[in-house]
Amino acid sequence: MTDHLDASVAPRELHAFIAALPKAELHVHHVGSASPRIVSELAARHPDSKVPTDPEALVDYFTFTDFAHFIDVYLSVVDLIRTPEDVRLLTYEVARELARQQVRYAELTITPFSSTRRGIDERAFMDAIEDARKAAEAEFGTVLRWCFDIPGEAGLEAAEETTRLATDDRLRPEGLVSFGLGGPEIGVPRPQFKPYFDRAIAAGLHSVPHAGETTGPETVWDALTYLRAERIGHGTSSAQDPKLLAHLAEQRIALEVCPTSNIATRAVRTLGEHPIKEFVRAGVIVTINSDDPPMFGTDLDNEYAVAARLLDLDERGLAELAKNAVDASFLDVAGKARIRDEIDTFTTAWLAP
Ligand SMILES: O=C(O)c1cccc(C(=O)CC[C@H]2O[C@@H](n3cnc4c(=O)[nH]cnc43)[C@H](O)[C@@H]2O)c1
Ligand SMILES: [Zn+2]
Repeated sequence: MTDHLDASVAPRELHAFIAALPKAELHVHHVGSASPRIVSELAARHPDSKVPTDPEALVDYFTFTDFAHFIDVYLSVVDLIRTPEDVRLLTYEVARELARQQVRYAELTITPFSSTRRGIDERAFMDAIEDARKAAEAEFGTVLRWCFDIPGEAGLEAAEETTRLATDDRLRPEGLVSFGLGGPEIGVPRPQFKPYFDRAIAAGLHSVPHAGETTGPETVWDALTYLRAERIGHGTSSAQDPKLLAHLAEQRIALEVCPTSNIATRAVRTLGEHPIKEFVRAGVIVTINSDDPPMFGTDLDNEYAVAARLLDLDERGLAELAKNAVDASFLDVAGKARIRDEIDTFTTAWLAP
């Protein structure tokens, strides 16, 4: 990643603090979290795929010319996940990586339509993610919850299928807490998804669509108006609309900010031009997230280091950011209090003379 605002410039002690800080991650994609090792292993298993088998070649493969190119590459990795065992392994390994970064709680965005349409049995798919979730919690202590997202560009068939999988009591996994909308935004108007979000919300799910990542603030308004968004995935272009910023701040609708992702997909030109500072200045709740970490050459720790530089934060400021994610999460009150306390205790101990 080339940018004059290099996260590695953050002082070494701040990196150590971030690495040990208990955190929550609210915007991270399942397939987009597949490590280079897993991707190359799966690619070797499926020689018909164009995905490189050499982990080093993946760095070039994961260099994107624009958002559409990113989605093409993303789908080539989706194509590698063909069996329930692939799904289980991927989910378990994602949890291991989150635990390594002291992530206590994560809401992982999963696109079940992409797997069921490729022939994975829906029951086996749900069992695989739930099995990995329970194993990860028992073994790593990291609590995982699911957000099922509609791949919007795949149309209303995908919306119907995703809603069915998310609301059918016989299928719906225990860990499911929210409902999303991902993929390209250009040419995919948000209002058409209102009936599907209405059904998901009626079934008790929280609304967390991507919006304003690759289109203007009107898409964020649409997500709020039609999809009743409780948080916004990215929301980057909100900065262009002061009324929208004021509304997000007043309604306490948090943005799931993923700085490195925005550079990697070329949604934002440089980190120096990222609007995160404007969000904070406007009083909008900002959470820090990694999106598709190995594809973007990042991880959550690095995103916190980037945020520290962009927002000029010290340890206490970083701890507040981490607590923003806990507060904006769909954890219950006791769960939020537990992680908040852990963050405070850790920070106080770290800063003690
Ligand atoms: O699975 C299919 O067959 C399919 C057919 C047509 C279109 C799609 C998609 O558009 C899938 C998009 C996929 O991308 C995921 N994702 C990951 N990172 C991001 C992001 O930063 N912004 C938006 N979407 C993202 C998303 O979860 C979808 O699953 C699929
Ligand atoms: Zn995303």
